[in-house]
Amino acid sequence: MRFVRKIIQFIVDTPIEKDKILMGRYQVKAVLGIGSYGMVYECIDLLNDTRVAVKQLRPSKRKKQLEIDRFTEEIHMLRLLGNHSSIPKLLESFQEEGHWFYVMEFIDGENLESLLFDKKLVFTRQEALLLIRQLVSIVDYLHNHSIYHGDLRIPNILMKNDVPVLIDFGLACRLIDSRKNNDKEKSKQREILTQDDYYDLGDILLFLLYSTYPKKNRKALSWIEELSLPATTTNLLRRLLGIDERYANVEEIFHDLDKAILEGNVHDTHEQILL
Ligand SMILES: Nc1ncnc2c1ncn2[C@@H]1O[C@H](COP(=O)(O)OP(=O)(O)OP(=O)(O)O)[C@@H](O)[C@H]1O
Repeated sequence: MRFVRKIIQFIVDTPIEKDKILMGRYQVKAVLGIGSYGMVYECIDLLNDTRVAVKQLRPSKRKKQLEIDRFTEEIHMLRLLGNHSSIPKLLESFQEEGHWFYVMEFIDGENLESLLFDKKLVFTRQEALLLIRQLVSIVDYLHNHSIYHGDLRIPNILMKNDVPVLIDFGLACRLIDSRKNNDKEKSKQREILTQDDYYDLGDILLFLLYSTYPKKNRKALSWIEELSLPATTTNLLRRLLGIDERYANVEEIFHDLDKAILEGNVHDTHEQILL
């Protein structure tokens, strides 16, 4: 039964054909990605001849209220986040022939996952820490809007001219002030969501740091043994990942990050002299 459902879903979820025009203005040029609940297309906005990205709720989910709610909440969050250079700008949303879409700024960049694994891009420790610093600041912007990304992963970070852009707010969550929850419950929830995003930043940092690690002779060692990092970077990672006392706020992260960036500097120079 599940197999039959999958086949039907596969047929229903065929992407829109190339050159089709949506809303009389967005001409589909390519499929950028097909995720678990959305499909993203590169389109040309015929009104002003610019590239845009159009996300469609998977056709197989378009009648499920829960999925529609999630999709409209994603749109709402992008609208709230508005004008940040590291978040795609929401341009409009619409329904056509019973399908749900939103249009956003097209980010002409490549995601961190393909840069690391296909292009084999290497980040020095300091470059890795500086990139994480940029990401922490974006995440702080989200949290200040009571929005928690919930899915900070290397495929969801597009690099455009060395600047990271955060995409895919499909699993993001917004904490709304409601009378249903009391203050204690709300702050507990806030704490959990914040720590989840901090943990993911630690995980991304590990991916970046491993880019310089030689893959040969890899034994089953922990990242602490494999990477042999300066103490400040290890401390930062241990706290982001919740191995040691978790960070209470973003200022504490910035404090440790800046220390690690400086120590990285001294360490790298020392290594260069030794070479
Ligand atoms: N604004 C954008 N500009 C350019 N490319 C984009 C943009 N948004 C998304 N993409 C591309 O489309 C792909 C799919 O986007 P996204 O992750 O938002 O879709 P999704 O359907 O929610 O995926 P998943 O189900 O995996 O979360 C991305 O990996 C990225 O390559």
